Amino acid sequence: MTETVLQLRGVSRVHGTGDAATAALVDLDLDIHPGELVAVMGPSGSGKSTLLNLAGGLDSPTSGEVLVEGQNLQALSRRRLSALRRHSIGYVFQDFNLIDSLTLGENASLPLELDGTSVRKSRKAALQALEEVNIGDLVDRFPNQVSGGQQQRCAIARAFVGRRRLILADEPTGALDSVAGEEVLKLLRSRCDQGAAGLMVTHDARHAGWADRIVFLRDGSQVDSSAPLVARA
Ligand SMILES: Nc1ncnc2c1ncn2[C@@H]1O[C@H](COP(=O)(O)OP(=O)(O)OP(=O)(O)O)[C@@H](O)[C@H]1O
Repeated sequence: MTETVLQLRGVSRVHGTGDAATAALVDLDLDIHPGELVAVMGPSGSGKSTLLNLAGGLDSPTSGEVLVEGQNLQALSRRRLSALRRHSIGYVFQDFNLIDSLTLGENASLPLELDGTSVRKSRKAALQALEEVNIGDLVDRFPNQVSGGQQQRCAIARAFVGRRRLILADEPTGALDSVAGEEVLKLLRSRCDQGAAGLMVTHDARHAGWADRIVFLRDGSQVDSSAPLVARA
């Protein structure tokens, strides 16, 4: 059987203590397999960002377990957790988070260079990733020299570079017009079709239509799960 890329088992997260304690996530179970793109929807404060942060090892559960490629994140040392995050997990944010003083090629190669891969090999992999998102010709441009849609494609190339199997996306189309947004969703879909697992927060039901499943959260609990309601474009 193919390994589950992301598993949450009975995961709860309480932020704060005493009177200020907020249950952001309550006893959540979730499995994402290779090839699957899962959308997370829910009202503001329902726990979507908390879920992404836990899945990416940026935050720890108060109880329960988070496993990425079979490894329990809570059981890893800080150093091994950082290494697993760099090797296995790619992040895409609403506001791109590119470094303005680096070219698109340098931005996309950064995760590999930080991980000790030679500059030459990292740049080659970055160019491949930029080509995968159809902006290979912009490798030497700086972020302020390209459009918002092209910046987000570079951020996606940075998330894909190397062999990351878990792609986490927080409103990846939020800052884009609908055409550029659709392109971003196509790229995420295509990476998952090639065997990655994706978890994407979105407020837009049409965008969730690109997912295999939608998880609906309310007050930190999963209230429903469904196949997409809207056909893909
Ligand atoms: N660091 C924190 N300290 C205290 N409370 C927090 C913290 N982070 C989140 N919360 C609370 O946890 C709950 C879930 O927040 P979360 O950001 O995960 O929701 P969300 O669904 O992503 O919301 P939004 O759509 O507004 O981004 C909210 O009640 C929020 O106020």
